[in-house]
Amino acid sequence: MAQTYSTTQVNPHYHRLSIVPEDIPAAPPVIDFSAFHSDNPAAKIDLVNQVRDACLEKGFFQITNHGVSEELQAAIFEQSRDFFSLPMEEKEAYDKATHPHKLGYERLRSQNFEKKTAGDLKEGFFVGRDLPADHPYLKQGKNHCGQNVYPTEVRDPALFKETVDRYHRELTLLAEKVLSVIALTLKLDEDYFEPFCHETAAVLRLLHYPPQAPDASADERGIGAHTDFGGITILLQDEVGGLQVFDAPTRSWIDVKPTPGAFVVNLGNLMMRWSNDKYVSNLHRVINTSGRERFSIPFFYSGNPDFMITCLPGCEDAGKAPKYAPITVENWILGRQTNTFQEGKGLEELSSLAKVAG
Ligand SMILES: O=C(O)CCC(=O)C(=O)O
Ligand SMILES: [Fe+2]
Repeated sequence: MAQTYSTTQVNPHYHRLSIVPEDIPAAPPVIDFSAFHSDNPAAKIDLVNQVRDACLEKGFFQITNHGVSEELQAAIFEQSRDFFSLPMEEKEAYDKATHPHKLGYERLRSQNFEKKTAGDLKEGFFVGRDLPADHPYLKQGKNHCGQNVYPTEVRDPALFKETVDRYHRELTLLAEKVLSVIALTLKLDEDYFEPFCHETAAVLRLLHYPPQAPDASADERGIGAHTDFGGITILLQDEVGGLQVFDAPTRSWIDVKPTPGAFVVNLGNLMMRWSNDKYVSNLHRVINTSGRERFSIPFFYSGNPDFMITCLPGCEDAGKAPKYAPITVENWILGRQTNTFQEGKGLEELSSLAKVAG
């Protein structure tokens, strides 16, 4: 696994054009996505340029005017609150550890990225695309591909199911649009990622972060520092705050401030590898010192599990072969999951992982 550049340097592919002084870390930009749907070519070029800069610099940006309604955003938060307010034993009856495709409830403190505490102070609920029992992905044991579990103890079980399934469908469409823009940032055709977007295995994760205790250790984390291992993540966060992204040049953490109606988009390790390390999959974490509970909903999109990831055209370094051998989405994610869940890594090691997609 070759490290290509030190974590204290900026991505060599990125040349900062803005007037922000080098030593003041910039927050991920908030980008108006409406140009995607407009027929104003100049506005679309501007959108593509902003997304390219964000992918090169931190691999994080927020989007507004993306076409997903605030009604749906509010509706899914309401269902999430409803589920997490159930008694613990009712939630634990849906434990994903006992589900054949790892869908359902993720226990409080069951993940532990930094391995300094009893575990990350959050609980979750995984929902995939609800597949029919005879879908080949079930037999093939594809990650997160199966029949969902839907809690029957929530106030309106039919509404819970309708809302999470609708949200999953709409976020799948949004992920495809974001990928169209990413294709344009790389000077590829807008529909370049279409084969990758066929028969996908995306999963959403309702997350609930209880407030951390006022006397909690300084190592308490809602979610410890990590990179996402898939293609792209599209995250909805409530107004509480606590999400932070790593700024490699200053080695500091920057708040990803809640922006009403916005989604946070970040690139995962798969996208970094696919782009030959041109685009960044960055470290991020959540610390909830607000004294309030926090809710968020990441949607992890990694395309078709059988799709072969080979260096994207134009991402090769001049005169050099691509850094990484071709690999299927499925094999890449299985390998990364093993890495991420088995080992506790210090920040040094984690931040080098953020820069190395191998
Ligand atoms: O809750 C958040 O804001 C971030 C969640 C996250 O990073 C993840 O689930 O991978
Ligand atoms: Fe993440």
